[in-house]
Amino acid sequence: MELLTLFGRSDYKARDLQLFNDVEQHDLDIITKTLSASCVMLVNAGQAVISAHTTDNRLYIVLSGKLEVVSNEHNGSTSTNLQYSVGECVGELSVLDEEDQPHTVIAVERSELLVIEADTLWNLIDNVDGVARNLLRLLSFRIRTTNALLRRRHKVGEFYRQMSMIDGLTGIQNRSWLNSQFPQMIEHAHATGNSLSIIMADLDHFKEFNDKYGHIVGDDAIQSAAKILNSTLRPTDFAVRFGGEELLVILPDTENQDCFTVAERLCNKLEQTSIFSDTRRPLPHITASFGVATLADGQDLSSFIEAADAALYRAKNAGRNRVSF
Ligand SMILES: Nc1nc2c(ncn2[C@@H]2O[C@H](COP(=O)(O)OP(=O)(O)OP(=O)(O)O)[C@@H](O)[C@H]2O)c(=O)[nH]1
Repeated sequence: MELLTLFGRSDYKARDLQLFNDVEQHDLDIITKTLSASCVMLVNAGQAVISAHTTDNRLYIVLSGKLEVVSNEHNGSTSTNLQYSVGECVGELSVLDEEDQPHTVIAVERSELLVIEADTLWNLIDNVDGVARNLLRLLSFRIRTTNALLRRRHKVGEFYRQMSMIDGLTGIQNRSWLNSQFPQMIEHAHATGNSLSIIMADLDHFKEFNDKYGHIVGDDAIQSAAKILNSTLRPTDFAVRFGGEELLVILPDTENQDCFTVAERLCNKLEQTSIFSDTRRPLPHITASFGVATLADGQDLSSFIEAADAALYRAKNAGRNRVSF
């Protein structure tokens, strides 16, 4: 930064600066006098005004140009879109609490800054009520802005968290979702005594289907099967892509026989639905086999899934396209 002149010798007026807005003429005279020996500095575009993690107990007020906060996370500087325009100030927190600067602030364009040393600012706070009031207003504005930013970040984080739990091919829940939610469902069922049933579904002769029609068409088939499952369930049920062509349906508050009935409905619907594909070739209907299990007293997650797998195995052995306990 290059020293241009002193504030008292420049054409800039204290009343045009946010921190000194709306103060009495008498107070404005004190402010002007106090700031007369403060420096007006020049900073070029891209140059740092404040460096992160340094103690810089000075307040900077933008007299011309524009400043911007940049984030130094992940070893690179990225824009935060948090900018300071003419009249606005930056660095007040470090003056007040004497802590390190959390962020780097750079000049977006060639800018002139009024630099107020900590002693001078404290002098103004102690002697001019209007400055103390404006500083409080500024701090509450900063808190609100930070809170809004945190809320937005939380929302974006939650969006990505949800997305990471959805299977890319079918749009139904994936294994990550299962790992994070299923243990709690089992715990809840044990704690409340409510029944919890699952259906493990596996497409029949799918290797043959893939070999004959290709993997892309195979993907279409998995998509269709997932869609059918998902659209046939209650809003409280969940469809999960358990593995390649294996889908798991979770039915809370459902007894074994009711679960069997749901599985039969799914089995029939899948058998009757044709698979659509871009190839415009007629495709055979696909079928799946279904294994049903209901959570037993004290049963843990893996043996619950194993029970459904064993039932699925029996359905496959009994000729496929059917449901088995
Ligand atoms: N297109 C496609 N195929 C998949 C996907 N995931 C798994 N598969 C295929 O699904 C087939 C499963 O074959 P197998 O486990 O031998 O079982 P199957 O041929 O369906 O025979 P049964 O289950 O005994 O009726 C394999 O060929 C896998 O490559 C996928 O995401 N897309």
